[in-house]
Amino acid sequence: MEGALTARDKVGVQDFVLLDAYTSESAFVDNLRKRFNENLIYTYIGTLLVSVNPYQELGIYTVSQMELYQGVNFFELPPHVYAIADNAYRMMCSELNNHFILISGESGAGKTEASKKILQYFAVTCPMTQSLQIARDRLLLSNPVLEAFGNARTLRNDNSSRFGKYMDIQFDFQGIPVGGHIISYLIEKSRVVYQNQGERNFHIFYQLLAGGEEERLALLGLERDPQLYKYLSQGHCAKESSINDKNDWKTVSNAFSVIDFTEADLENLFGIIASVLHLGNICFEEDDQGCATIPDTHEIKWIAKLLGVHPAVLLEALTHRKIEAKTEEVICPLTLELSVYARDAMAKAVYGRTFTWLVNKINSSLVNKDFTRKTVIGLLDIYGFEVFDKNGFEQFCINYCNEKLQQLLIERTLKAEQAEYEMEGIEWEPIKYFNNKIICDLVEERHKGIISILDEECIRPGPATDLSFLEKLEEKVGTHAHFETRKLAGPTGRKRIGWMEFRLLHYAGEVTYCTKGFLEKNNDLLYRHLKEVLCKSKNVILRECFLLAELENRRRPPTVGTQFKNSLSSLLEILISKEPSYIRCIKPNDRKEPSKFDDFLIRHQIKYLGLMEHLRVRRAGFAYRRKYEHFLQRYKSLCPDTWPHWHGPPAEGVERLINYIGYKPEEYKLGKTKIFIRFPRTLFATEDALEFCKHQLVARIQATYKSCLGRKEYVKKRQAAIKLEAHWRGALARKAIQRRKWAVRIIRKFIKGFINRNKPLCPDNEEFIVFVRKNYILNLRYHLPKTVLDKSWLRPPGILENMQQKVVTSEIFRGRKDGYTESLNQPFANSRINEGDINPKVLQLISHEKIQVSPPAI
Ligand SMILES: Nc1ncnc2c1ncn2[C@@H]1O[C@H](COP(=O)(O)OP(=O)(O)OP(=O)(O)O)[C@@H](O)[C@H]1O
Repeated sequence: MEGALTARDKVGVQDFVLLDAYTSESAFVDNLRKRFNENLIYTYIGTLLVSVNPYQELGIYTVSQMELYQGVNFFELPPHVYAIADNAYRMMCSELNNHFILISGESGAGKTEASKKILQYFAVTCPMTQSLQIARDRLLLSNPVLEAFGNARTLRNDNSSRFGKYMDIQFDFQGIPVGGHIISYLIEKSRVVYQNQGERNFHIFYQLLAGGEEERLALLGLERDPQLYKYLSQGHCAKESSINDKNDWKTVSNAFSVIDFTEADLENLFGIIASVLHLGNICFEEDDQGCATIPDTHEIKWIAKLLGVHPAVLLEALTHRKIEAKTEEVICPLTLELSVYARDAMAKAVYGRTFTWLVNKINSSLVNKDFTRKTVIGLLDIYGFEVFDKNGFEQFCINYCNEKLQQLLIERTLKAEQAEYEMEGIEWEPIKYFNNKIICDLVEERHKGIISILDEECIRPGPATDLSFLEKLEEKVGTHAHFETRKLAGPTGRKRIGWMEFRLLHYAGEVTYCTKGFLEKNNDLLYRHLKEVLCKSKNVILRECFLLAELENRRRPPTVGTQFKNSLSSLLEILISKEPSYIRCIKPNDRKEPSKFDDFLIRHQIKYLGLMEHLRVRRAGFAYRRKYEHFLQRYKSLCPDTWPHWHGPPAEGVERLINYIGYKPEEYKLGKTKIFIRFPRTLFATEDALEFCKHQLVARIQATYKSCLGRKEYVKKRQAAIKLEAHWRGALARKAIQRRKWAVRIIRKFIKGFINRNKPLCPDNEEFIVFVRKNYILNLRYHLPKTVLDKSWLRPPGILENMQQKVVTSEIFRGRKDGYTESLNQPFANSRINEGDINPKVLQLISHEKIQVSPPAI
């Protein structure tokens, strides 16, 4: 992997902003394809990351990769999800503010995987203390539990999240992850009771049957075979080879123990899961009056046991409905069709609310009260724009959510652009863009928008139907520029709109919705009778989910549409207060195959993810901007003034550099801390120049390296020589010291002997000694020269022993080479030793040379 800030990767551009034809969708797709074919799945649009699902392991999520991106400037390494995570983390730590990363894309595009990679990145790279490891583990393990209850196999994805998820990861002031909080959005409850061909119910049902212990299943009244349950077998793929339910059960069981679920919690939780399966197997029959009955109460008994309700009460609630008259309650029998509806509504409500309970339970285990000052990074993994052949109420909600998020993205991007230009003192050029507020208003405006009209239709007395809702829409918003129906559209020549359909012209394109089921789904009605049963349940979880207060409250609960609108507005409040990062995920093909790039499918996603619009907004001003120091660091070799080092202010260095290269004034602007380059071609020309320069640079570096190596070799040799010499000299010096010691000893011996022998001859004994001491011994003490030591007459003791002492003496005393005893005795018999008697050579050496020896102790 390249380690330098680069504009172009091995293939294509690594930032779409650098595309010359940035308005061309084909150029966009080409760049994406080129990179995808080289397994480069990530590309930037400024700071937004576009990710294409590779459907294969690429080895790009290792710990060493994480370390590579840790603390590195955003643009210095090739695009990666870790760069986004690290950038958000570093900004949060340095500015102590909150961030969020919005991950969107259609089903199977890789959103959940991206959010998991980000979580792992934080788990591995953030500092950690022993006591906080449990908080980190809980954060990581909340994922498999949520996936078990909120994910399912669909035709598009074996592990599709059927809910929107926002997760706050909380950090303390040192950047240690200390806790978290999860909010879930719009779980797809309809899946509990119905699955399309090739699809499955939520994973947890299959996991429990495949992996649950025998005793547990026996207590729940369940069999291992999922085919035996209606709610699990409608898609005809209960057993799916690509999914290992047994193993997944183990993971989930382990996660439960880490995130503080007690055995009692699990008993209640799985009691609910099992009762949903039993509910699905209840069969109704019609009696003579056309009322529903339940001939076989086997399932009813199990449900009653598991939920702690009375079986007869439950049976009545499933086949009858309480209607409140003015003074009393009237119980009416339900038709077979309505009983099936009541049963399914109960299964959906029980599962949906249990899921909410589960999220709350996980939250209470993730909460960390020890830390009051926390900063957060939020991960929003939310469904992208959905456009199918048949689009219903769910697609309407999801696409409305995407309109809102797009509004946020564009506003924040524009604001960020504007803020940057202002901060840098660059002239602001207003950007034209489509403001999708008009569509958001069409959907959400109070009393006027589509959701309000739908709610009105849901509560209206009298026979309201999906068709009457459509007519109301035509009446109330029929003139809106982004709304069409068959009646209103006329012969437009575009794709036909059906009788039950309306079309919205979304920011990303038009979507036709079928109103069939809108009223029922928006109402999500659970008969009061069934609610009463559930409120009185002995199952602790259910009692928390169905509160008696709900029954006492005579006001109608908010509809699904309104609830969704409200939760979306709270989500936007959360997001607006935080700094954004964006990841847009793209699915390369519908067959979950690696290396298959389906142009048509990808163009569709580029459109609905609003990528071209984002690119246009991002490119409206300048294609490229970098801090002066980073720009200089990369291109300094292009100018002799800045190479190899520039010691002045970076801005000045950049100015010299671009003047030398020859940038034209219209090609760039200099801000306070950054250079802004308007056209990609300017940057590419600079890159080409750098490439050209690299050869010379390499040669220069090689030469420097070689001379460095040569010098290193020389220094090494020299040091070895010095060492050798020092060693040799040390040996010599030691020898010399030894010799000096011998010399001192010999001379001392000689003088002692000399004095002793000559004492009797000397008339004035005292004088003689003083003379000897003064003129000879003292000199000898302090100035015994090195050269004297080298003299042959001062030999090591072994040799000296064999020598005549007289020879030695004669060497010291002048002209006494002819024998020791006589000559010594004669001259000293009557006279003192004169200075002239001493060998002048010796005397000279003794008095002038400066090597000192320790004083002889006489
Ligand atoms: N970066 C990746 N590297 C390798 N495989 C990936 C990557 N991203 C996704 N996949 C594969 O694609 C599958 C679908 O991805 P994922 O579940 O993240 O999609 P999604 O966008 O969350 O879909 P949904 O909206 O249905 O939940 C994964 O199970 C995995 O096999």
